[in-house]
Amino acid sequence: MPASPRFRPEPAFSHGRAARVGLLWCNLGTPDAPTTPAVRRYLREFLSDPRVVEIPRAAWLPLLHGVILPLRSSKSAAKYAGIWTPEGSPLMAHTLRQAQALGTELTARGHEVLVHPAMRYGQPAIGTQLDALKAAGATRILVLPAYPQYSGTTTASVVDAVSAWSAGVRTLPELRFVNRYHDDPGYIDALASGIERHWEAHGRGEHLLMSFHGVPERTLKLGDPYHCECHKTARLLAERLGLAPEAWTLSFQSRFGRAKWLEPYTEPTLQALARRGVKRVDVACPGFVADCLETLEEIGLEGKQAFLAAGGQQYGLVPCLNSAPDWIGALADLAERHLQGWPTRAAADAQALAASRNRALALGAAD
Ligand SMILES: C=CC1=C(C)c2cc3[nH]c(cc4nc(cc5[nH]c(cc1n2)c(C)c5CCC(=O)O)C(CCC(=O)O)=C4C)c(C)c3C=C
Ligand SMILES: [Fe+2]
Ligand SMILES: [Fe+2]
Repeated sequence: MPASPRFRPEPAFSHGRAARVGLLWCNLGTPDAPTTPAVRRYLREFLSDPRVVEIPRAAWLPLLHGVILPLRSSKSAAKYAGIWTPEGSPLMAHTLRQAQALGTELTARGHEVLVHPAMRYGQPAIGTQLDALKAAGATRILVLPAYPQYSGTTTASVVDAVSAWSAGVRTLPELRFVNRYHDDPGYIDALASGIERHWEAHGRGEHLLMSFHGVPERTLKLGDPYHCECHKTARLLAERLGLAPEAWTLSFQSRFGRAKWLEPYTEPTLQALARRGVKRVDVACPGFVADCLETLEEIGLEGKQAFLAAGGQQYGLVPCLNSAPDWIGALADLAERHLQGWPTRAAADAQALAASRNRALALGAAD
């Protein structure tokens, strides 16, 4: 009996197949529906990733399956139900639109790049989308995580998923990964323009809170650069907006479990601002490139309640970058830099090659 193949089947090799370039735009993932079973499936995959929860498996998995999933799935499902849209989860809708817009922008700049969206947890899975890019002829793939700040919990987990896919593939594409763009001038500019647009449309608060997703404080002590990269993003953004040091604050949200996470926490910071006499605050979430549960529900609803209950009067939520044209332009600039040296201008490159061959022939004929 033949052994079961270790690698997934490949089409027979053929000479002269056009080599294409692919780009995988990877976000975190989101449930398929705002229901307890769908949220439970999503949380099971997400929270089983040892990059996300670093507690030893023997202690964590019984806790996850016995306590966390049964308790959290229904509570989270109710929160998802509150932000769900006719297009589904906001995170999914924005991620799909961003991939489409980035592909259109790269085409307008003369590149032939296949841009596919992917999710680290749930669908469309990273492996499925890499298979699709390969089937479409991509022999070179740039992996671009939707995380401006590097963290082992997010960016490295995308690399793990790509590596797991690679382990089952015979004929691998060339792969490149973008690790970070927390200080990219185009990203900072797009963030600043989004905040300025918000101020023009809704008026300006006395204070700007920049809220980033948190991670356990232990990861900072273990060498994760995430904390420092969030601080650099916030400093550059404040400088670009011309904010005095007392006019803005950085905080971390979305704490999970009882361990200490990066501080200051967002909700107590909002309460402290209100108690200090700030009547009107604006909150932006620069680390999230797409609106999602964490921005719309935790910051848009829970944060607002906390600020108003503590004596604040007006609360502005700045939308995430989503598909703002300047952000898509910045992403295309970033992609162009990381794609350098790969043949993304197939037609133009072939024309240039033919022209230089013709020139060489003409010179040879003249000799
Ligand atoms: C358990 C630990 C978690 C770590 C560490 C963590 C890091 C982390 N997450 C994001 C971005 C997002 N997280 C989102 C939701 C979310 N995050 C956690 C837990 C951790 N995140 C949970 C359990 C959830 C699910 C919702 C809930 O039950 O509270 C989302 C939104 C997803 C959506 O569907 O809208 C994003 C985006 C980053 C950037 C990060 C580390 C830097
Ligand atoms: Fe998270
Ligand atoms: Fe949250």
